[in-house]
Amino acid sequence: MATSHASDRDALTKRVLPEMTLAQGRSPAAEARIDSLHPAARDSVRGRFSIAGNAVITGGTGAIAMVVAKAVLQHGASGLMLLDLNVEASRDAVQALRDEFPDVKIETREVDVTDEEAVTKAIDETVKALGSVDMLVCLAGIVGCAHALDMPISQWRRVLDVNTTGAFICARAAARAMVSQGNGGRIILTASISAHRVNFPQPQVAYNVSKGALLMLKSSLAAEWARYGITVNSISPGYMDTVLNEGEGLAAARKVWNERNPSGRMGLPEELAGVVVMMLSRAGSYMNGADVVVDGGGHVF
Ligand SMILES: NC(=O)c1ccc[n+]([C@@H]2O[C@H](COP(=O)([O-])OP(=O)(O)OC[C@H]3O[C@@H](n4cnc5c(N)ncnc54)[C@H](O)[C@@H]3O)[C@@H](O)[C@H]2O)c1
Ligand SMILES: OC[C@@H](O)C(O)[C@H](O)CO
Repeated sequence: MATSHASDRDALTKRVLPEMTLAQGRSPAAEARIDSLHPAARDSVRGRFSIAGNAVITGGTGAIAMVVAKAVLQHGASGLMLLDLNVEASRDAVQALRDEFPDVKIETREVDVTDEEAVTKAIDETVKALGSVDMLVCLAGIVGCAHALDMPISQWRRVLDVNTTGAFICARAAARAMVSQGNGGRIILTASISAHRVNFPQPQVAYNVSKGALLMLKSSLAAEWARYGITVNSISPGYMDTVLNEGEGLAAARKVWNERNPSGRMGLPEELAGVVVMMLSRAGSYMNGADVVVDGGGHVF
């Protein structure tokens, strides 16, 4: 039995941790030291956190997305497609990314994530332009604060449509491409600390529900798609200092949020990007159906 476990483990190691390109510039002695490590540790030293393949980011020209995009490129993605309702507003920021990563193909498309036909077309175009879709980060989202007693039902519907149904439409379109490519894939949904508890003082029932539903969407898709080598995880950011939190009536709320957070401040998109990289890299190969809260400890009060 021990032998069979060992050979199973060897086979798994070969499948999950294939050889990686060696980092440049290490001495033969240093390489030999690394060679003597356990395979997992060896791999970690040689770039367990590196990313391979092409990534699609929805809400791709938003505040968090632009920072995540840069981190994904820094860690090795070979191509990037940014999908957003409004690409024009971030033209300069996208150009700055192209200037910084001239050898990487960076494309944008104006797409409403609630429009299934448009999303499917954008995923097809990504495969044509970049060669494959290997990773998807769903960041498209809207807030909309309103008291439940007064909120127009159209507002409720739009928030759920963009945040929840939009994420499902994008995840499914990307997963269909990943399944037909046969190389697995990585999908990240963006929930929120608002998926875990009712934030205060702003009334935002639709947002809270839309993000809470994403946690179960993440778990359900993780269960269904693991057999294809696709992982589905989510991140739950706390309050990040982005335009999303600058809406009408939120100035006073920001003071309350900081007072209730042990860290006493909002987060920066850069403080989220590392978790995204980990989930997309080979370091995250056995992470599936998980949610990671990044909120400075805000959820503990
Ligand atoms: N900023 C925060 O504090 C915070 C906290 C928790 C979760 N989040 C989530 O993170 C994500 C990104 O937030 P952000 O702070 O970068 O906000 P942002 O407003 O800067 O980015 C959101 C992007 O989504 C795009 N978008 C909106 N509706 C769309 C649609 N129908 N189709 C395609 N694109 C659409 C917007 O144009 C925008 O570029 C959102 O899902 C948000 O709910 C943010
Ligand atoms: O939980 C924080 C965010 O989801 C969001 O930015 C906030 O709740 C918007 O009001």
